[in-house]
Amino acid sequence: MFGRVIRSGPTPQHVGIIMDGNRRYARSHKMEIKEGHSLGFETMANTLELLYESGVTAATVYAFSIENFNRSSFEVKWLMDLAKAKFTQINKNGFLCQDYGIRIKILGNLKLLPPDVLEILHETEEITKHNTRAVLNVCFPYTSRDEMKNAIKNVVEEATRSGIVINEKTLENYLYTADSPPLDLLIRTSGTYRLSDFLLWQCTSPDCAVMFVDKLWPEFTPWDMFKILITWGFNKYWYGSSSGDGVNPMALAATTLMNDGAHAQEKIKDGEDGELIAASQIQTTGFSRLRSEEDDEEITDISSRDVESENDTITSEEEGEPASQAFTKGQ
Ligand SMILES: CC(C)=CCC/C(C)=C/CC/C(C)=C/COP(=O)(O)OP(=O)(O)O
Repeated sequence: MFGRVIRSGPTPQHVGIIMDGNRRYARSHKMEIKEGHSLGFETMANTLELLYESGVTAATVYAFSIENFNRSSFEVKWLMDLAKAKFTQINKNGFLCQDYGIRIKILGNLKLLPPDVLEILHETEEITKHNTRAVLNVCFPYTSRDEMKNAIKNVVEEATRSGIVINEKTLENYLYTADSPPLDLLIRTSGTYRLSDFLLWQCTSPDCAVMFVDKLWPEFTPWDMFKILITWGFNKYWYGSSSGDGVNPMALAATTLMNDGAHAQEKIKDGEDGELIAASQIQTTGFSRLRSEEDDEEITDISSRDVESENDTITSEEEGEPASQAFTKGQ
């Protein structure tokens, strides 16, 4: 139903998502970190379903940054196990790929992946390669700087071989996203105003809107996605630009709708000591989250305090067993 409403107006063709906040969500709900990531996968599935229903033809998700290899070995293993479990399910059951004709592509520096993970991901790409209605780019493991370095290396090699001219257009052809339409919308959750080395080249496209959402990724719902798409559509319709420079009453109304009443207060308690770590006030003109120093860590970083506290909780988990039950949609 949401999808049909969105499809009746302008729809972004390519949406990128920084799915941030799984660990904070897990901590604030006294869960294991890996459960937070598992819930994050479920949120990703629900969000993608709405995007494809709405007519989006390309979605690019930041599933693992190259910098994430600096996290604790436990967490890296959980994320790898999660990927293996989920993509194995996709290979067996098809997930949304058959329903929506989605081709899955894995973007990033694939040689950094363990061979068993790489094998499953390659199988997913192989199984879905004939789907042509839409694409899902899973960035795993990825950073923009690495993508650009790779593109420069390849374009220089090609120029040496064939004499092609190196300019922005030719360089762009060597980005991982070369086959996808220009990026129209970039979303980041968790109230953090950074791009964390994600789609830095692509988000400079003149029509690309960047939206920061003051919710942790597992809290993000299809309704939130719907409101963002409506706002994007209003901006596109009224200004001819989705980035919405200037203020239009209709767009403001849509943004207000998006913020669920504008003054929602949220408090998140941290783990055992009950210390207040975050309070947010959602504003009509943007999103802000008052953050503790702990929250201010880069998406890709992990502090020694995190490693210690996560290692404490890990001992109570079944090591290597991802909480992978969540992703059984479409079966
Ligand atoms: C295999 C696959 C496609 C997985 C999708 C699951 C998913 C949403 C992964 C995102 C992982 C990640 C490193 C998020 C970033 O911050 P953070 O959420 O770790 O934590 P923060 O609260 O510390 O910002």
